[in-house]
Parts: sequence; C-alpha cells; structure tokens
Amino acid sequence: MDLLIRNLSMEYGKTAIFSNLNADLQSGNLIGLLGPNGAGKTTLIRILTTLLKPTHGKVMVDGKDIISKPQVMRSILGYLPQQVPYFPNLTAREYLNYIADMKGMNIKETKHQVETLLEKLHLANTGSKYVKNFSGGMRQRVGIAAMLLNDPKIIIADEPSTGLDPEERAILRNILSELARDHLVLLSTHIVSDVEAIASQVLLIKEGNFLYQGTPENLVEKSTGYVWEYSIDKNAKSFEVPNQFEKPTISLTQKSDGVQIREISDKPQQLNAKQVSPTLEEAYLGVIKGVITL
Ligand SMILES: Nc1ncnc2c1ncn2[C@@H]1O[C@H](COP(=O)(O)OP(=O)(O)OP(=O)(O)O)[C@@H](O)[C@H]1O
Repeated sequence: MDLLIRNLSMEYGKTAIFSNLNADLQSGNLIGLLGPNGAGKTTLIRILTTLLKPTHGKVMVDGKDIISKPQVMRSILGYLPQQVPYFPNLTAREYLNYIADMKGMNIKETKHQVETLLEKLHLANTGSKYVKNFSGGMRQRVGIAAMLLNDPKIIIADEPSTGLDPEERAILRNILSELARDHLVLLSTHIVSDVEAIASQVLLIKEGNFLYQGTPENLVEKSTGYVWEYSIDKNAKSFEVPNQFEKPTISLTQKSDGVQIREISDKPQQLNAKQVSPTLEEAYLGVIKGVITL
C-alpha cells in the first residue's frame, strides 16, 4: 500500500500554510512527521485523515485520490488523536462497541475484535470500568484499540505520547513499531526521541516545507561535521556559558568540574572543541535552525 502526496497546497483565507508538498509513503514503514509548533503537521494530518480539503493537490492511496473520494481513506484508516475522546458514561467495552458501530462493523465481528483488542492491550480486566476513571496511558490504550477496530491498513497518530509517563510512552512506541511491520504508520510528533526509537523514515516539516525525507540514519550522516563538543572549566578566569536563547543550537551539561557544551555549528566556536557524532535531535535542530544545510 502506498500513499502519495502530490503538489499539496493549503491556504486559510489568504494565508498559505504550505504549497506544493510532495512525499511518497509506503507500508511496512513507521514515518515520523517531525516539526516545531506551527509547522503545519496538524493541518497535513487533517487533510490525510479527510477532515479537511486542501486548496490544491492530490493525495493518492494505491492510485486512488482520497480528496475526491474520502471514503477510500476512511475505510482503511486508523486514527489516534493526541487525546482520545470518550463519553463519561461509557465503559471501555461500551466505547469500543460504539466506535465499531460507527465504523459499520457487524455484531459478530465487533464482539470478536473488541474482546481480542481488550486482551491485546491489557484492558481485559478493566473493560467493564468507566473510561473517565482511567489514567492517561490506559485511556490512550483504549484509543489504540478503537483505532485498530476493523483492521485499518493506514495508521495516523497525532502527537499521541503527549502527557504519557515513560512506561506508557514505551508501550505506545512498541505497539506502533509492531504495527509498522505490515501497516503504513505516520506518527506526528515533536518528540525526537520517539522518532529515533522507532521510525524507519523521517519527514521533517518547517513552515509548511518538507526539509528532509529519508531515513533517520541518513539525516544523522548528512549532519556529520556540524556538532562540536567542548568544556568550560569552572575555575577558568572568563567563565562564560553561552546564552541558550541567543544560541538555541547548544546543549549544556553540568559536570563537577565545569560545564560540557555541545554546539551545532558549521565551524568550531572554541579552540579546544572537538568534532563529535550528531544525535538525531541535533541533526533535527540543526536543520530546523538553518545551521545544517542538506
Ligand atoms: N483554522 C485555521 N485558520 C487559520 N490558520 C490556521 C488554522 N489552523 C492552523 N492555522 C495556522 O496554520 C499553521 C500551522 O498550524 P498547525 O496546527 O498545522 O501546525 P502544527 O505543526 O500542528 O503545530 P503544533 O505542533 O503546535 O500543533 C499555524 O501558523 C497556525 O496558526
């Protein structure tokens, strides 16, 4: 299954959010859609999930245009929002039955899938409890179960790990990673470590432009030569740590003998700076801040 974005443009009134976006996404991949606040991720996701019509362009799923035929996407889409909507007076099982009904599933298939998914997501013992009393992570697992009803082929998750504790985030990452073996999974986020852990592809978006499309490894490779590390001894005469706000491309680590600094730059800023391998987060930040040109 492939999803092709072709010359996609979106304007709100006279404001262009993006113009002429192009991308090729394939099944068997987890694609991390990374970008800062306001980059256009939600707008793109709303178009891909057929909630919003673009001003121009096409989105093709296996050759069929989902803009003119949204049903093509809706019948194979599993969507996981940042916060799973639920009804306070429904239990997890009732909520899933309701979603299955909305997806047009028959009673027999609904019963089978709801029970299987409750089991798979470790909710079997809590299926009869009200979702309103669940923790954020449990609620998100109900959302994953709802997303998986009717066996979707394309999964789109919009910043799903916001507010989850590390354990629940890891569970969510593992589920999405497993699904990516035979689904097309698009994960929109600004948490680079989530992408680093599970994505096979990265789509980097800034101000409505895709700045990079490819593997995370290739992005890191292309950023080699741009990251420098040096230390400032706390006893040094001119003990001056760079200002984080003037230089957002630095990271500081406090050590017992001073401060260790990693800086993204096309040249060393200190005589004693040595070149180090970039992390994905540094590669992302360098590209977003325009220090690294790909
Ligand atoms: N309905 C709207 N009308 C006008 N402008 C909008 C509308 N929705 C979004 N925008 C603008 O479009 C741009 C992209 O917003 P969008 O929500 O898609 O970004 P985002 O990458 O999802 O950001 P965030 O991570 O903060 O959610 C922003 O400048 C935003 O202000």
